Amino acid sequence: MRTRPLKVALLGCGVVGSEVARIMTTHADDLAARIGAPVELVGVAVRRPSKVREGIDPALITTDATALVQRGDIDVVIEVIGGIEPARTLITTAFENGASVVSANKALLAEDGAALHAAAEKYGRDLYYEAAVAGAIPLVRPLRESLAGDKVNRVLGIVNGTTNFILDKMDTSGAGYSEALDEATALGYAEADPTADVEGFDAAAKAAILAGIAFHTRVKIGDVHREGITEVTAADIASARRMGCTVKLLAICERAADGASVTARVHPAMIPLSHPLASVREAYNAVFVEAEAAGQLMFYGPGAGGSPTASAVLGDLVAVCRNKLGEATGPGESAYTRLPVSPMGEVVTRYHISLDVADKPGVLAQVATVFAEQGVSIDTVRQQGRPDGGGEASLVVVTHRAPDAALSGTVEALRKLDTVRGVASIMRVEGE
Ligand SMILES: NC(=O)C1=CN([C@@H]2O[C@H](COP(=O)(O)OP(=O)(O)OC[C@H]3O[C@@H](n4cnc5c(N)ncnc54)[C@H](O)[C@@H]3O)[C@@H](O)[C@H]2O)C=CC1
Ligand SMILES: N[C@@H](CC=O)C(=O)O
Ligand code: NA
Repeated sequence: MRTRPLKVALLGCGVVGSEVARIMTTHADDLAARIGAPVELVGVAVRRPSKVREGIDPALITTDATALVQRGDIDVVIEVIGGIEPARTLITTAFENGASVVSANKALLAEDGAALHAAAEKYGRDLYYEAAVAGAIPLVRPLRESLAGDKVNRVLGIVNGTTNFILDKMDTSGAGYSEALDEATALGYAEADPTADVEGFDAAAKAAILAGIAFHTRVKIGDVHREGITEVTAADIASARRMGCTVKLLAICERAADGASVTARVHPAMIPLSHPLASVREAYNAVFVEAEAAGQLMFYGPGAGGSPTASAVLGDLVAVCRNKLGEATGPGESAYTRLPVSPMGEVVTRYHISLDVADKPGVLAQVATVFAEQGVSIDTVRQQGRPDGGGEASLVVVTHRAPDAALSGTVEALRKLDTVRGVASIMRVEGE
């Protein structure tokens, strides 16, 4: 084994960074044996230097992240501060100054992954980011490496722990939305600004990264259709239960049937209780990958939290250090297909639509006519009078598969009917 250590700089010492530092210290001997050289933490950039950080030598703490990545003797920079800037500049500066980078920053990778990959390639460095998608679950590396000889057609799953935790609590214990979000935040699952979780930005970033790797193309967060969970009500969840379904926030990336384009979307969806994704609880994630030769693969595990995420970071650290010792780099960006991303209107799926309607003869026929005119075929309809009466009823329509654009047209036309008092909810149905 080489005795001269590989030098590691840690940027950020929050939920993930503190666990990375802890495991680097407690597992130092194992890491050295696996890499073939010791790894030494030589600097930790933080924002609040006065905070007590157990197990970290105070002499390593600095508030000057730029000076740390410019030192010139760092082998690997671990970026776990999050956000676009200064993370982006720090990563490129690290490449310029001789370091490879391990990052958990999905927001940045989904915004500017191509430029970061180009910078890594220019300077002959590695850029690894297993932790950026689905926490501890090995997913980036299997897609980038294990499935590199196959053709992936679909990636579908739960990729945000915080929203899964909230929906699960609302469904199984009747917890309120805010209470469940507070708990997820206290457990270290949520982003620094949890809007990123609940509005679907975090899952959209992960979908962009997954689609890019899976289809060997470039997908940015802005290309991903995004809906969060803030509009999901207890009534939606109860309605899903009545249909034998549950509500999950899904990320779905698909190659078009003709292979000429891809789609990427994040939205809440009803899935049958019999589907494996329905039993994904708390902050766990699960992702199905459908590949031409392999068939269907399922990846499952903890999708958020300090220790699980640190596991993925450390796996990347070992890989990058091994590459360094072998004077090699791992696989870079593979985006040669340059497939365009189609708009949401072209996505074909099923819908569950809940309408508040006038409880009088002919209404059902009127509603059915609108669906027929828009070319959306109805699978089931359930009408129930409202307990408060008042001449109104709830009408729940579940459609067959239809293009999203046709569904939008249907909803627009329904809203114009006098007998439709309101569209209470629209949810896609997946996994059937
Ligand atoms: N918490 C989780 O479950 C997961 C987090 N991630 C990602 O890991 C990254 C870190 O997340 P967390 O540790 O949860 O966030 P955090 O907010 O707990 O930690 C980030 C730390 O970076 C520090 N920081 C911010 N700007 C800095 C700067 N310019 N210089 C030095 N320190 C700075 C903050 O003070 C904070 O302590 C983010 O990109 C996040 O999206 C990825 C997977 C899971
Ligand atoms: N906030 C994220 C953290 C992991 O990526 C989540 O909840 O999934
Ligand atoms: Na992962």
